[in-house]
Amino acid sequence: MKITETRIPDVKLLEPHVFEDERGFFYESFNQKAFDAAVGQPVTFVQDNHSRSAKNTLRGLHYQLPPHPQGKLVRVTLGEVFDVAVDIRKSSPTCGRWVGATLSADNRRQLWIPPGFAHGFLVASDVAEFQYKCTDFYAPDCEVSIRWDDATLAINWPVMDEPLISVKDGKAPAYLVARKFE
Ligand SMILES: Cc1cn([C@H]2C[C@H](O)[C@@H](COP(=O)(O)OP(=O)(O)O[C@H]3O[C@H](C)C(=O)[C@H](O)[C@H]3O)O2)c(=O)[nH]c1=O
Repeated sequence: MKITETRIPDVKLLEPHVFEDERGFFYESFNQKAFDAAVGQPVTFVQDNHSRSAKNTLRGLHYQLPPHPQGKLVRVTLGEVFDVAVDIRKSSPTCGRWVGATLSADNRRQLWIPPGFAHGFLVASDVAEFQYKCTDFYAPDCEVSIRWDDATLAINWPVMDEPLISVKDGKAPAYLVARKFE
């Protein structure tokens, strides 16, 4: 597995070794031993999620507050997305910084987003299927949303048109407003 550091040290880009032959391809999409070695600590996942989205859908930015913050290992199994993680750990030197990566079924890239990050993605292909492992269970009472186009975060989304967002995401507060209530 190839491990690439990002500009936020704890967020890592992982690329599995792909075995290709005349039948197609094979790769280990998750290996606990290899993953723990890549991130430098044992990580337990308890929930897998799978979503399908149309072109120009933007899901996020979402995170869960303590006691149920979620680490996520995310990947795309159909199409392509621009994936974003925002450091919201108040004690972090990169708090308020974001990192983005293009994840696709073709590049097989995965992004490790530790607990303490807001997460979202924008769909670049006609359709995208997004699959991810979470380190804690869904806890809607702990869920917080931040506006995708927050001026303080200034995320450089490759948007072409106004994205397709959920009603919930359309009502999301600004980053600093969301943080005020924590
Ligand atoms: C996240 C989640 C949702 N749900 C239910 C709640 C809603 O009835 C329905 C759709 O939920 P939502 O619109 O919040 O789905 P997304 O907009 O894809 O939310 C995700 O968006 C960004 C990309 C994330 O990183 C989070 O994992 C997650 O917040 O699924 C569940 O039953 N379990 C879950 O773990």
